[in-house]
Amino acid sequence: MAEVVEVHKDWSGSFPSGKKITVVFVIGGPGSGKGTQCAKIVSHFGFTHLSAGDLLREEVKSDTEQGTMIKNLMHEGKLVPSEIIVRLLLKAMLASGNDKFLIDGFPRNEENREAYEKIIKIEPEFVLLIDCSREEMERRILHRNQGRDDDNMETIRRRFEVFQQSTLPVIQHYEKMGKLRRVDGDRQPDMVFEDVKAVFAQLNTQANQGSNVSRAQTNPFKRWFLDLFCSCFDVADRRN
Ligand SMILES: Nc1ncnc2c1ncn2[C@@H]1O[C@H](COP(=O)(O)OP(=O)(O)O)[C@@H](O)[C@H]1O
Ligand SMILES: Nc1ccn([C@H]2C[C@H](O)[C@@H](COP(=O)(O)OP(=O)(O)O)O2)c(=O)n1
Repeated sequence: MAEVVEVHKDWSGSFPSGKKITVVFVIGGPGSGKGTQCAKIVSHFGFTHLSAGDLLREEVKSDTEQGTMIKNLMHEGKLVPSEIIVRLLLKAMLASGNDKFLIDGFPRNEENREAYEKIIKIEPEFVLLIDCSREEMERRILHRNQGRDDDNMETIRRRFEVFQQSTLPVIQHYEKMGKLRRVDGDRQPDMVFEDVKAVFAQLNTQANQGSNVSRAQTNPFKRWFLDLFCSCFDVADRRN
């Protein structure tokens, strides 16, 4: 069930206290189809999609010292310092006004995860892993045609290494916590989305069950009606 977030006072901008915030991380190798599936999730489930890579590419455009540093790291297929990406995520979350976030391409390593836990502190509901073979990912990236500076053979090789060495420990961490939801990403986008939909549908069911219970417990009219119903039909009260 979605968690109620206690906002910490040291935030420079913060979610309204007590607001329920839902976070889902989407991870997978480069070209596994994270962005493609996120677009579908947004239109079906009303999440705000935050792509870590897109936020960094926006920052590169800013033509600052930090932008140049990010550009060079991305060109080499390396990861950007965690504090930078976590601050960009927090800023985008606060600016969106939404309460449901799909964070794509994050966390990429244990340092990313720890910085998120320290700064944003909102436990993800689950982590969607798009599992795809290396040959398929390579083929897709080479056909992506988005003019990305890092979609060249040498940088792609480095990004695969980073995924193996740095992202696998993050996947194992969430697997141990029972939070990992793995889908087979080697198939056509609509087929992959069938499995993704099933994962998100569970989230909706849990949230609805949670909210029905709490509304029944707090709405005086509903409570009075349920009491009346139970007494008329001699039903044992199992609401609590
Ligand atoms: N299931 C799929 N089958 C075939 N091509 C795909 C699939 N998912 C994505 N693509 C294509 O592969 C490329 C990489 O997908 P993208 O969503 O950008 O991946 P990521 O965000 O994981 O890097 C894009 O050109 C996209 O259109
Ligand atoms: N948490 C993150 C996410 C992306 N980056 C950098 C490093 C990645 O190679 C690039 C591109 O990431 P993006 O998610 O857009 O693309 P791919 O999944 O590699 O296709 O951004 C990062 O440093 N830290």
